[in-house]
Amino acid sequence: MTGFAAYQREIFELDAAGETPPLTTDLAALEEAVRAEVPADSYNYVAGGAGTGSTVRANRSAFERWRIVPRVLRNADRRDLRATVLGMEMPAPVLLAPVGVQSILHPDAELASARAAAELGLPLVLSSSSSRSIEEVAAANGDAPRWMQLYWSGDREICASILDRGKRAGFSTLVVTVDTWIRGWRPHEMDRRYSPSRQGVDMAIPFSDPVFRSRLARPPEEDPTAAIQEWQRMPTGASKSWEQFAFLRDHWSGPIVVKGILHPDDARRAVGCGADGIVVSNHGGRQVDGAVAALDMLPEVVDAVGAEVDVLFDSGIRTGADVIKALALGAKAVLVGRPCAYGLAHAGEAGVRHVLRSLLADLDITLGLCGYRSPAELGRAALR
Ligand SMILES: Cc1cc2nc3c(=O)[nH]c(=O)nc-3n(C[C@H](O)[C@H](O)[C@H](O)COP(=O)(O)O)c2cc1C
Ligand SMILES: O=C(O)C(=O)c1ccccc1
Repeated sequence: MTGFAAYQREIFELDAAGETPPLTTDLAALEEAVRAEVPADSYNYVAGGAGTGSTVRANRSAFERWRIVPRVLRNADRRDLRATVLGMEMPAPVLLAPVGVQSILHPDAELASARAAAELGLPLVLSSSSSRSIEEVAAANGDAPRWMQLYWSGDREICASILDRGKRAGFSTLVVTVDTWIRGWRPHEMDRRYSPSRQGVDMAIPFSDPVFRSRLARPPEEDPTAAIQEWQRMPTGASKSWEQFAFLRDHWSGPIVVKGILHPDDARRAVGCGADGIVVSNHGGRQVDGAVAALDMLPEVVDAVGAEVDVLFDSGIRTGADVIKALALGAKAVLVGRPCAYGLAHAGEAGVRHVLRSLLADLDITLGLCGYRSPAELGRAALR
């Protein structure tokens, strides 16, 4: 047994002591479990998808179509979940996906996520639309591994300044999200007229940036409206193409991962431009309604570039079995978005910790029950 599976026993012991587990252990049911306790606007913002929600549903049904074929009596009692991603060893092949504006869920926001991630040693991917600054999150994360996501907007000087701050604050890896250069058509946000961005909640990073601040007549603390307008006036990824990727390569010395790839040709293009990794993702179904399930494109992308770079996956991961399926189809690691957000909303750092420990314990136990001792042993033969 590895350390992770022990959470199962701990939960029974909590129960025996008359304490209920902090939150359901069924991470696929978390959304319903927290619904009543999260403000309706925040809940809708997190749970929602683009359009009719068809891509959100497709992500989950793609996992349903693949089944694991367990193997037995294979000495899988001692397991090792460690994985090496982009040359870095991680305790398990799981990362916290970049999720912006966490202060709408809990006052501790990204600091709570950073502390929970650090406790487990799992890399946090800080959203560039965070409600806390790069430096504050780094301090909360201590010496744990951390990656930084970039919405590659703004002008070059500000972009370079943000990258430089990330490097100095100990973020090892840059994740460039390419599927959200404008917001998708999201009726559940529009119909409620709910937009944290319009209130500047997602602007902690630019507002604390010296180059951005030098452009303002008055600092954001004195005139937030003007600062918000100035940030939103910046050119967005609408004017970007692969040619401009060289700018990021020039300004970031560590590994670069391109997030939001579905087509194998785009994966090849990213690798041709110098990307060190790919995240196969449809942004959790939040951008293109009717988009293909991310899981359904994973094998093609792995066939296209998996020999050259590490392919990661997100969009719909809820259980240990889901992680196993993504790894068996060739992902080196997975990112988890909404479940961590719900844990945060429920109980801050303790809630995120519960979600991650539950996922890792489920992964550990299920992997063993399927006859595997490590993620590296998984391949397509594990599935039907
Ligand atoms: C509330 C919310 C905010 C998000 N913010 C970002 C972001 O700032 N940057 C980014 O690259 N992805 C963002 N994402 C997408 C996630 O990183 C991830 O791709 C997605 O949530 C994975 O799907 P899942 O929620 O089914 O796990 C966000 C997702 C949610 C739910
Ligand atoms: O909502 C999202 O999916 C997202 O990526 C985002 C972008 C900007 C601010 C907050 C979240």
